[in-house]
Amino acid sequence: MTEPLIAVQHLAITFPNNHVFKDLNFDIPTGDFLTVIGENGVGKTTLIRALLGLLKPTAGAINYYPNKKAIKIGYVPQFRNLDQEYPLTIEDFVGLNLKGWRPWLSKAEHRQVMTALAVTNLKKIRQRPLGMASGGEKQRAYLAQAIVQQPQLLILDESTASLDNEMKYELLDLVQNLNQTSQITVLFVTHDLPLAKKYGKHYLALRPGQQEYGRVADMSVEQLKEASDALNV
Ligand SMILES: Nc1ncnc2c1ncn2[C@@H]1O[C@H](COP(=O)(O)OP(=O)(O)OP(=O)(O)O)[C@@H](O)[C@H]1O
Repeated sequence: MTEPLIAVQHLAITFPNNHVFKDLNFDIPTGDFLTVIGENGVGKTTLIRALLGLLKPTAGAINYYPNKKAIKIGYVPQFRNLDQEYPLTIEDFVGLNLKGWRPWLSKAEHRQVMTALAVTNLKKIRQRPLGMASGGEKQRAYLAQAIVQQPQLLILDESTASLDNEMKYELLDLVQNLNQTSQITVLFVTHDLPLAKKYGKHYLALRPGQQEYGRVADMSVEQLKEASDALNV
């Protein structure tokens, strides 16, 4: 068996008066496309924050292989429409997190930006102000920004929730392509069961006080029904 990229072991996270996780266990194998589903308030965002290292576990551990420093994580947030006046061009926006102390990009960084723009089909419109781009183009710009540093893990946090159907599939086709060609491991948090089924290799269904983990292909009709009832789809 190959070593996982991340192993979550006996994870507990507690807020005052709220045990979000008591004993959460699952692996994220390298190259996986893991979909995380669960009703509102069950702890999906909390899990992402813990994986990003923004939240300290109350108990248990999140182990990264070979080590935490070696794992870069790209994050694509939920789609929120940006103001039309948002001044940065798509290209500037994609390169934003690359700039250290210099206000400009090095040649190598510029090449990284161009690669991310090409992969997300944004090269032709890279000089367009991001505020003037369509919803799908804006979300592809967030994806480009998340992959520019060639992360090992890409987290999509309900990133398709406010997109129309065509744009959802367009975005996830790109992500699937990255997953298959560049071996980027994907963690996709969604309420959308058809999307979870189409793109996911494994699923993690979070329920209050319990979890279910398995291969999407092995999900039984009853499990699907249960999941869709919980998600109200
Ligand atoms: N910093 C915090 N302090 C106290 N309680 C918190 C904190 N963050 C989250 N919670 C609580 O923990 C629970 C899980 O929240 P979380 O945002 O992770 O759920 P979620 O599954 O992402 O929900 P949604 O689908 O609505 O985004 C909720 O009851 C929430 O109110």
